[in-house]
Amino acid sequence: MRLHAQTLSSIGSLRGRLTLWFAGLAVLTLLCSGIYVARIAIATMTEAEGAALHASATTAANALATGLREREDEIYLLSQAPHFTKGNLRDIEVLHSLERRRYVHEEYAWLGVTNANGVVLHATGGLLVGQSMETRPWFKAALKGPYIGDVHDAVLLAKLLQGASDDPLRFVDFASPIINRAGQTLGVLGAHVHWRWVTDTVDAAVSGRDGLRSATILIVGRNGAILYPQHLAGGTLPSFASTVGKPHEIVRWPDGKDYLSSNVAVNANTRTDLGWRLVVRKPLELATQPVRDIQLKLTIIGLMTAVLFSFVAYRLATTVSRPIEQLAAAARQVELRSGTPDYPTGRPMREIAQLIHSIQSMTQSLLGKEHELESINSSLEATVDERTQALTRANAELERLAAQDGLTRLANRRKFDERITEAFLASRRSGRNFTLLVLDLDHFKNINDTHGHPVGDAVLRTLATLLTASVRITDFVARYGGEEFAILLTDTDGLQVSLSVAEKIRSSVAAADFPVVGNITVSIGLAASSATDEDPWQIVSRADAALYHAKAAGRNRVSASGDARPGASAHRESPDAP
Ligand SMILES: Nc1nc2c(ncn2[C@@H]2O[C@H](COP(=O)(O)OP(=O)(O)OP(=O)(O)O)[C@@H](O)[C@H]2O)c(=O)[nH]1
Repeated sequence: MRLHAQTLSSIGSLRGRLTLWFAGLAVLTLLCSGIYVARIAIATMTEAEGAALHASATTAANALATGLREREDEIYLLSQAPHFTKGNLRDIEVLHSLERRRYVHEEYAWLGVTNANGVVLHATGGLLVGQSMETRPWFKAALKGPYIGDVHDAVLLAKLLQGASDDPLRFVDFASPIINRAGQTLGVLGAHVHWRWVTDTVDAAVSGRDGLRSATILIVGRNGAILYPQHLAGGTLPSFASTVGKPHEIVRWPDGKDYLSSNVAVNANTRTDLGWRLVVRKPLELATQPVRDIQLKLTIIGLMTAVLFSFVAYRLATTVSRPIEQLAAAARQVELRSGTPDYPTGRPMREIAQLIHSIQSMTQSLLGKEHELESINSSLEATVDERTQALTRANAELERLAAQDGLTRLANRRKFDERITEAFLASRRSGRNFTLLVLDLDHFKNINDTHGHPVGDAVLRTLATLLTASVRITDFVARYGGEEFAILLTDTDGLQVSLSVAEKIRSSVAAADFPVVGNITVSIGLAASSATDEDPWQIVSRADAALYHAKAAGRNRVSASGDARPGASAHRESPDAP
């Protein structure tokens, strides 16, 4: 799997691609040129082989034509010899003449002379003497003139001449009329020539020819029937595309194989045209065998060259790709910010050197811009931090101001509302009560009127300080509005304790010496939380009512709401009230 991945990755690399391209191109070029050369070689070879076959066929055809013409002339001249034409065909000289011919030319199987009625008068070996040839084609044809009969199996002589060979005895007939000076036909001179003479003539004409190794020479009759060789005899010549002007061609024979074949007519110019043809054929695969041998060698050489090309291509690709790979690694180093990038050294190609130079410049410019950006970023972060802190401070101040009374620095009414709500909810959860004191300056209007508002303000500030100092740190003091203050006493166990605290406050105020105005007094309304309260405002309402009661009772006193229920009016004043 890992190997597979490595192979894929190396194919995907520039080096791999270049190697593949070079090697592929080499293989393709060699393949194309190999195929082209092979085609030309096959065509040339076929042409040369075909020409050799044609030359052999022509030579054989010419030799056969010459032989046939000589035999025809020989028989004709003999039939015109004086001892034949003088009138006495029974003359013993006639027989001697026949015997001499046969002795000199072994191809003659039989020579004989008939009278005008076809009865054999003389014959070599005395064969068939006295028998009638009246119905034999050669006799009938020769009455009209010199004649050559096509090859045929021996009929009358078959038994008389059959030798050791099993091959059927076959003859070609030659015959010529014997005509005296008066133009009278005296008889016929006939000769049976062994078919073997014909085939030997053909074979002898082409024997020893280099181009004919593995080739077969055939004699074909007028009707296309194969006459020779014996193992093909009886078969039919396949159709040639053209028998004229085309010395050779590739023909599919009845055995299903392709043969390079040459088909030549035997132009004997004899009085009887036998219409024979000579065909020489050679299996195509044997004809082109040398080319295929060369093709195999070319393929092996091509493959070896392709391997060599691939190696050279790999080396070339490595030379080209190495600086690019190093450059890619350097770019990766820049990307990952892993130290100083290692740029390719040495003497790379001009274009690659330019690329390296450009990437170096780009990297420097990029890193410079990045540093610039980083410093801008960090100063921006510092500014944002600073602003955030200022904002936080401003928010805190705003928060404080929103919850603080500007004059006395005590919690304001809004803050008071929050705290009494919290105290109310906590009391509900814990079941522990808290107490609310509502405190109002007595006759404050007079102070303002007599000493002016600034003095009134100073009184309010002093009172605030006094109130804060008079309660526990866990208690809560707020300016409720105007000259009215509210105090929340947490975890109060009973009304009595709360009343004592309120009384202590009241007496502290009454005993204090305020600047300019001297003594002042306050009235205090007190209400304790109750489990029956539905909201904190019910407690405020009871404390207000108690304050009203304290004012009404003469001021400078503490009045407590004894009943939390709405509509209840029972109030208790503190026992220390003046
Ligand atoms: N200087 C000053 N005066 C304030 C401030 N807030 C309210 N006052 C004054 O407090 C006075 C309250 O007057 P009143 O409501 O008549 O009450 P009082 O004069 O204290 O009379 P009783 O409460 O009935 O004893 C008014 O004159 C307001 O102007 C403040 O912040 N500063």
